[in-house]
Amino acid sequence: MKKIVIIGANHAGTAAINTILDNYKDCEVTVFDGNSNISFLGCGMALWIGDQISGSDGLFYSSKEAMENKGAEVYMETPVGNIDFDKKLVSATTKEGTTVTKEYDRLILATGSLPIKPSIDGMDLDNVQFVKLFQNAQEVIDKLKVHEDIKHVTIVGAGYIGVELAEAFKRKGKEVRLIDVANTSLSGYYDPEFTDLMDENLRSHDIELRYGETVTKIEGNGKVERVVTDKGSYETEMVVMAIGFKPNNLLGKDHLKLFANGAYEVNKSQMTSDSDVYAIGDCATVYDNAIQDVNYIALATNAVRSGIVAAHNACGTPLESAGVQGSNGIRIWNMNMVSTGLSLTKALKHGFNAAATDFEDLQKPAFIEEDNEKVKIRIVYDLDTRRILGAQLASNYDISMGIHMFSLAIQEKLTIDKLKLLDIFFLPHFNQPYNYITMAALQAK
Ligand SMILES: Cc1cc2nc3c(=O)[nH]c(=O)nc-3n(C[C@H](O)[C@H](O)[C@H](O)COP(=O)(O)OP(=O)(O)OC[C@H]3O[C@@H](n4cnc5c(N)ncnc54)[C@H](O)[C@@H]3O)c2cc1C
Ligand SMILES: NC(=O)c1ccc[n+]([C@@H]2O[C@H](COP(=O)([O-])OP(=O)(O)OC[C@H]3O[C@@H](n4cnc5c(N)ncnc54)[C@H](O)[C@@H]3O)[C@@H](O)[C@H]2O)c1
Repeated sequence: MKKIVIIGANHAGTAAINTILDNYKDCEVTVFDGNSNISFLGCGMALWIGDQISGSDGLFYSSKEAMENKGAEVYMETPVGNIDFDKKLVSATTKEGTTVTKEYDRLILATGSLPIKPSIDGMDLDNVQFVKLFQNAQEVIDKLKVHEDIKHVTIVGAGYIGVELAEAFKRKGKEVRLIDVANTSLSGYYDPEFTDLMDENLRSHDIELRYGETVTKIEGNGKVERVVTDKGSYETEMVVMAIGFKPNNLLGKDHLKLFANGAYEVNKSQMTSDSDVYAIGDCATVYDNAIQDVNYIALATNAVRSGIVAAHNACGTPLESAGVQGSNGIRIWNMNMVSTGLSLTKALKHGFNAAATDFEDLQKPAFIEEDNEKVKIRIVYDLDTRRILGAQLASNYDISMGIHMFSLAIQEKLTIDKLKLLDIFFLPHFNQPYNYITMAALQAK
């Protein structure tokens, strides 16, 4: 029996565990997780806080029991404290204080990421919240229920989590302020032509936007009373920190090769610099097809795919990841935005001789008078190689499926010219004969 130990049983770990248990009967699987729950979908946190779903039950898709039923030995609330990589031993302490030591043939690290905590004064005040775990969301919801005096919430970080939570707190009837060091929301994913639309959307729902400001301290008397930035001081009763994640590399940082931000560097088989150790999900790097190099992109989708790849390799079936494009999407009130690959801003920063081609039109012919919304598209490409580097779409219409084609285009190194005469079907219920993808591609220089 091959002994496989998996540390971390959230999205990446769960995908690896299920892949092994479903496909390889000759493996002995031991799982450790420091938390009390498995597979919490953080993407549902804003929906839960904003009362758009009835509760948190549907936000889990696996459990200790489900894994045990398939044959795994699962230790919950049992953080691994040490790995002896030479002797191939993992040691963890259970909630009751017992030490469990397990030997492995192959180890899969799925320890995820931790929220970035700025070192500023006031972080330990009451009502300074982080939003990563199920327990974090539960705490926010409980506080809003119990403390009716929390009328104003300040969110630091206008990335994906911050923007989604701004809507959620507004739906809860709170006054909301969003602070970011960047000059727009979602600056890591979209160009200003798109983020301007989102910011207009946020402003029109009375979200106070404070961009280009850095929080220097949080003040209060036991609990939060105000946030102070390099440009002003603002009264508030709750501060939510959402300024990104850092890879959780505590267990392997002194043994394994690390990427610039500390993530475990892996090859396309998810193998680390130690050939018996794999790393998956938010604690590991990805191969980014847009820049054609190793990168760090923390997404649940990457976590799941990397878990499947590592599981097969750890069990002896060679399988390589196709790489990723960082495809992502967001819906705030009725506005949908999706992107993949590089924005023009990012492409230029990466040194590409990049250009963008834009088009805006109705989704369907103008004679369709109902359920027909404007769509804005940008395709980013390399003027030297003609390779498609990224795409962005925005609309009140659900254009989410459109981005997958661009994801594949980037993965397969397609040129912008190949898109120009692509066979795209037409039916007035869906789109236009001169549809915006064709039109944007035809206009490329
Ligand atoms: C609010 C929010 C919304 C999000 N929305 C989306 C979305 O819409 N789409 C999307 O693609 N992504 C989204 N993400 C990102 C996504 O949740 C992460 O990319 C994903 O959780 C990564 O999964 P993971 O299993 O690699 O790591 P994690 O989810 O971080 O899990 C790591 C696990 O390892 C365990 N662990 C860590 N150290 C130890 C140890 N020493 N011993 C034992 N166990 C340990 C932890 O307890 C945890 O269970 C969101 C994240 C948040 C917080
Ligand atoms: N819809 C989705 O796909 C979705 C939803 C939520 C989260 N996620 C993923 O989860 C991860 C974490 O999300 P996130 O929103 O925390 O990260 P993020 O990278 O999306 O956003 C972080 C934001 O914080 C800002 N920032 C950084 N340091 C700051 C500081 N000191 N003060 C003020 N602002 C600061 C950045 O400019 C950025 O806008 C990301 O990888 C994200 O893609 C995805």
